[in-house]
Amino acid sequence: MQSFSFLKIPVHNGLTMIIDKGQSPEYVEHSMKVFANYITCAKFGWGTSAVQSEEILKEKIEIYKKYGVKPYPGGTLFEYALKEGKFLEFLDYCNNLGFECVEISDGSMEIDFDLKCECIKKAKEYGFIVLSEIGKKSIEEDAKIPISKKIADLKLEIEAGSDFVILEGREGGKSIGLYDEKGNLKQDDLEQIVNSDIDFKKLIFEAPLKNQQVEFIERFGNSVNLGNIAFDDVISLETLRTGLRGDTFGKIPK
Ligand SMILES: C=C(OP(=O)(O)O)C(=O)O
Ligand SMILES: O=S([O-])[O-]
Repeated sequence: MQSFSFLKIPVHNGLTMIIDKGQSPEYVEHSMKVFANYITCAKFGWGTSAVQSEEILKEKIEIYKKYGVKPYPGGTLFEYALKEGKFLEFLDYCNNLGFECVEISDGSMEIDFDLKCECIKKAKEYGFIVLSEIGKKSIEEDAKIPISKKIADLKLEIEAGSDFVILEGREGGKSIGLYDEKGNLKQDDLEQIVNSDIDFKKLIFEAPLKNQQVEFIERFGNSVNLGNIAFDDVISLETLRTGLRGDTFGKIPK
């Protein structure tokens, strides 16, 4: 039973994606016991899935699924597979491992946009939940893409079949995507997103830092979808979403 249930804390239906950087099965099991009900999916960051044994990977996938959490491999691993000419083998293998979602990104390499959309469609045909990602990992490359182009592309990726489109924030949340070098939100870019006609339920903001989580909750409500959340920050984020921390105290409607 939920503790302090008599306080009737606010509810939300925001998606929370955590970033798993190769945590052990035991750590995952213990963590899920504490907060699985606050997360939706777990990304095995970048190529970390390929640096763990198949047995460990399968064990972790099982644990996450047992707790109702959807694990998936990071977009960088998809990019690596595509570069090697092994995209379909990658999809088959992900399927055999038990992953139900894949991420399609072009953060680390150039992928023709039509090909990226074809990959989204193919992954859908295979039956995966598809998360695609907009943005580059390199600060210089990412800065070259105006927010208007990112908004246009993300709409096309949704049309191609993406269930969710992720806005890049990396693990660090600084100097990339919507963030300046201090990790603060670039207000002009944020305004363009707020004022666009995007279906916000399909958008996931990678927001590893507390100030970013607070600002998204204030701008989009406590059901905003947030990703790249560290294990240690899951419960803390939940307190932000429910007005149980000073930053959002008294600001979350019941
Ligand atoms: C951690 C990230 O990379 P990847 O999607 O490859 O895991 C990210 O995009 O924030
Ligand atoms: O590799 S990461 O931090 O997106």
